Amino acid sequence: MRILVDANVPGAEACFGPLGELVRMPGREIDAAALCDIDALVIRSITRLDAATLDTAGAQGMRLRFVGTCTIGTDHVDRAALARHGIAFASAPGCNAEAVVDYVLGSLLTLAERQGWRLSERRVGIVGVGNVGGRLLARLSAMGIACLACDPPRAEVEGLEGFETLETLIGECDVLCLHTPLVREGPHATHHLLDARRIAELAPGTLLLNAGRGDCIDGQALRQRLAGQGDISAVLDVWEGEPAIDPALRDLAQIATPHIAGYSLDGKLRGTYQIYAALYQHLGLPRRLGLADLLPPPPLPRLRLQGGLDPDEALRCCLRAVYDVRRDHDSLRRESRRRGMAQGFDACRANYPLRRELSTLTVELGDGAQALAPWLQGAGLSLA
Ligand SMILES: NC(=O)c1ccc[n+]([C@@H]2O[C@H](COP(=O)([O-])OP(=O)(O)OC[C@H]3O[C@@H](n4cnc5c(N)ncnc54)[C@H](O)[C@@H]3O)[C@@H](O)[C@H]2O)c1
Ligand SMILES: O=C(O)[C@H](O)[C@H](O)COP(=O)(O)O
Repeated sequence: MRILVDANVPGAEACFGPLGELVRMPGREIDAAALCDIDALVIRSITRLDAATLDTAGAQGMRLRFVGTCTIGTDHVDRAALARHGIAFASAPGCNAEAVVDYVLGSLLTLAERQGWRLSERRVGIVGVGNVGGRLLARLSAMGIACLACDPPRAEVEGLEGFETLETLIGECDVLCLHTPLVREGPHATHHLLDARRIAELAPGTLLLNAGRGDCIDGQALRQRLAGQGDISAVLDVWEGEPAIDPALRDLAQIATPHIAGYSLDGKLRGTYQIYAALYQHLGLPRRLGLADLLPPPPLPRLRLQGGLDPDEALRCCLRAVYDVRRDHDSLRRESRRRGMAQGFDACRANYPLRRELSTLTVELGDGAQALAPWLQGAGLSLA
C-alpha cells in the first residue's frame, strides 16, 4: 500500500509506516498527478481537493480509496466529488480546539496588557459555538467572564435559549470571537458573515478576533475600518487569500498570525491519531497505538506561583510560560518581510516551534496565591 502524507503531519511514520510505503510532500504541491499512484492520502487544510483535481486524477487511472484530513476544517475538500469517485473520507473534529482556546486567551490577555483593561471586566461574544467556541465558552464562563453565544444552526435544532443573534453580540459585546466554519451557501452561510455593514456597526473599542476561516470576514471592509477610524482592534489568525495575505491588513491588526491558532503539538498529534484510527477502521485492521504513545512529556510540567500577582498577570505568566502568542505575531512580520508574504507565511507554519497546550502545565499555588485557584483552573490549568 502507498500512502501520501503532507510533510507537516507529525507522528506519520509511527501511525502509517506499518501499512506500507510512506511518501511525504509539501501540502500545497499535492496535485492530480500526485494522486495517481497512491492508495491513501493524509492531508492538512492547504491541500485543495476539488472536483477538477479528482476528475483529472480519475481520468489517469487513480486508485485512491481513502482521504483523511488531520484538521477540523473541511472546506478544502469537495466531499461530494470524493463520494462520486468512491473514496472514503475522514476529518479530525475537535483535534486542535483546546489549542485555539489557548490562542484566544493569550491574545486577549496580551491586548488587555497593551491597552490597559482587565479580562474579567469584558463581555465576550462567541460566534460559532461548536468544538472550539463551545470550549471557549466553557473556559471563560468558569473564569466568571460574561459571555454571549451566537450559533443559529444550533439554535434551530436545540431551541433559542442560551443563544443570541449576531446583531445582539455586535451591539452588546466588547470582544467578538469568530469560530465559524467556512460555508459558502445555504441559510447559514458564513462567507463574509462580518460584511461591510456589520463591521461598520462595531462599537468603538470593540476587539474582533477571527480564528475560524479568513473568508468569514470581508477583509477589505475591515482594513478600511481599521485604517480610517482606527477605533477598533483586530486579532487575526486566518485571512482571505492565504498564504498571500493583505500586508496592509497584517500591519493594522494588533495581533497578526499565520493560521497557527491550533498548532499545538498535542492538537496536531490528536489530528494524526484521529486519521490513523479512521484509516485502520476503513481497512478493517486493529489499532496498535494509543495517543499517549505519540505525545512526549511536556518540557515545562510544573510552575509555582506566590502571592502578589493580580489575576490577569498570574494567568499571563502561566500562559506565556507555555505559549506566547507575541512570538507568532513577530515571526509572521519578520518572515514575510524577509521572504515575501506567501513564502514567509508558509515558512512560519512549516518551521513552527514546539508548543504544548495550557493543560499540560500544573501550577502550585504558594502563600497568598490560593485565591487565584478558580480563575486559573477555569482558564484550563491543572492545579497541584
Ligand atoms: N485558526 C485555526 O488554526 C483553526 C483551528 C481549528 C479550527 N478552525 C476553524 O474553526 C472552525 C470551527 O471549528 P469547530 O471545531 O468549532 O467546528 P464545529 O463544526 O465543531 O463548530 C462550528 C460551529 O459553528 C456553527 N455555525 C455554522 N454556521 C454558523 C453561522 N452562520 N453563524 C454562527 N455559527 C455558525 C455551527 O453550528 C457549529 O456549532 C473550523 O471549521 C475551522 O474552519 C481554525
Ligand atoms: O481546521 C483546522 O484544524 C485548522 O485550521 C488547522 O490547524 C490549520 O492548519 P493546516 O491544516 O493549515 O496546517
